[in-house]
Amino acid sequence: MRIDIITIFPDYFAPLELSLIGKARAAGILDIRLHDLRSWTRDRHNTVDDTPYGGGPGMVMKPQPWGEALDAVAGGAGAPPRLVLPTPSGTPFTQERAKRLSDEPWLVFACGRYEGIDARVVADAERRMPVEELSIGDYVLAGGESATLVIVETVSRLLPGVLGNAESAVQDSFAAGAMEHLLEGPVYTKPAHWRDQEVPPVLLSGDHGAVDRWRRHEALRKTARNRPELLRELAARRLHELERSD
Ligand SMILES: Nc1ncccc1[N+](=O)[O-]
Repeated sequence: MRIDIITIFPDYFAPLELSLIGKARAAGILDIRLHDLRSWTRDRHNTVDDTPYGGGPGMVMKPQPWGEALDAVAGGAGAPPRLVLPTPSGTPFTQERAKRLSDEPWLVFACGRYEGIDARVVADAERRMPVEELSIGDYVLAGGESATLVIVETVSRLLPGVLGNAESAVQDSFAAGAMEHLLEGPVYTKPAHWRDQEVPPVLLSGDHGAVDRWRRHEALRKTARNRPELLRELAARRLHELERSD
């Protein structure tokens, strides 16, 4: 997968040199390219923002640098990339959406700062490529860079060869399949006894059926405590399946 990131803070993405993603880049699984938006400004001060039409607080990112940056980065011949625009006003970013994005051959991330990017940039981009405005949560970050790191990490770890043990991608919270959208319960490793606490004996029993039942029970408990609405969705899904099978 190729990933291009357009930002006024390229250094923000130093973490993408590290760990799993750094290794995937070195192995050629991921091709991540950073672009400084200011390279496409034309004035002495490399201005990327201006006051909003209609008044109001803050600054809006100008269309001209973005238009030219997207022309340069995403305008080549061949199939266009999918443009991902992290914004608090986007649709919720979820594991399912990450799975879909991980099937894309090429993603371009536009990191907005200030009060956002002039709306004509998205309208202009939509003429040439699919555009996805995504939100990682209902809070306001200073810009799209942190959200881009979150999305890139979530999507990249789903790519074949990025995770050492593909199994662990399945057991994660929210991963479809094994624990069907339940939160992951408690996990333990050696030593079996630590600071007067014992590892739950079932995990040492070697009885895989009992271990799976225990894990599911703990996942249900955790989900009921931290995310009760997920249990309601699970119950509704199960009811729907039962009614369909009647
Ligand atoms: N929450 C956000 N705040 C600022 C920029 C982007 C954001 N997001 O969720 O993608």
